[in-house]
Amino acid sequence: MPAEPALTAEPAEPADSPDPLEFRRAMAEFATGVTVVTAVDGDEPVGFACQSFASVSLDPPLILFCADRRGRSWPRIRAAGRFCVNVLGEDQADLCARFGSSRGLKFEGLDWDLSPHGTPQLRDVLLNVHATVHAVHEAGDHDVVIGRVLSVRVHEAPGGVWRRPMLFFRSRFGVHPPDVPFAPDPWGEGDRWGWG
Ligand SMILES: Cc1cc2nc3c(=O)[nH]c(=O)nc-3n(C[C@H](O)[C@H](O)[C@H](O)COP(=O)(O)OP(=O)(O)OC[C@H]3O[C@@H](n4cnc5c(N)ncnc54)[C@H](O)[C@@H]3O)c2cc1C
Repeated sequence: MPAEPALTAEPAEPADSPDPLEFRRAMAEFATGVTVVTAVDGDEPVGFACQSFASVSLDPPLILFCADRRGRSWPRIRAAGRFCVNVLGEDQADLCARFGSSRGLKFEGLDWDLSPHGTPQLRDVLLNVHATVHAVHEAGDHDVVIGRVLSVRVHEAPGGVWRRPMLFFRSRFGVHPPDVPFAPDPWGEGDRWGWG
């Protein structure tokens, strides 16, 4: 009979824990959607690409995202106190590039709409989730941001044509066969902020 795993195993020594690149590479095996989190700070729209978005609670409706504290948008979103999570479709790689890099154009030359909540809605996305900043938990080099949902808007597909969601897997868009290698640095920005 196989031995049962010891339930009292000592926790791994810190020396065994993965370094940031190894960890990022491992987590890249977990495919996610991609969102852009937006807000208006003062009279200026701000936003960043974010894959660490999840639903937390149904009643009350809560969501979360994780924000790198080195990013320049998150402190401004926090100051604004309310934000919109824009869930991207497969064909919106341009929006991901705009908002996913410090060299991205962000809102420059982009058409967008101000929602009744005072949050920026990007056009032609799959879903808008409008929320207030409900709680912020420090976690390592990121903040875990809990949002209290104000409203959701699922966008009807134009002409009833179903649109596929953007998928991010192994640091690339879409799901590729195993012989397509992990993209360690798709935006050529070095390994500064460690997103998967
Ligand atoms: C698919 C995808 C998923 C992502 N998911 C997440 C996520 O879940 N959470 C998350 O926090 N991020 C995530 N990112 C990364 C994030 O979108 C980018 O880092 C984005 O640029 C952050 O925007 P920002 O406006 O906050 O910061 P930016 O102003 O764009 O700055 C980003 C980084 O560059 C540095 N920087 C900016 N300008 C300079 C300069 N002139 N000199 C030196 N350093 C500079 C900033 O200090 C910061 O560290 C993701 C990116 C992609 C593409």
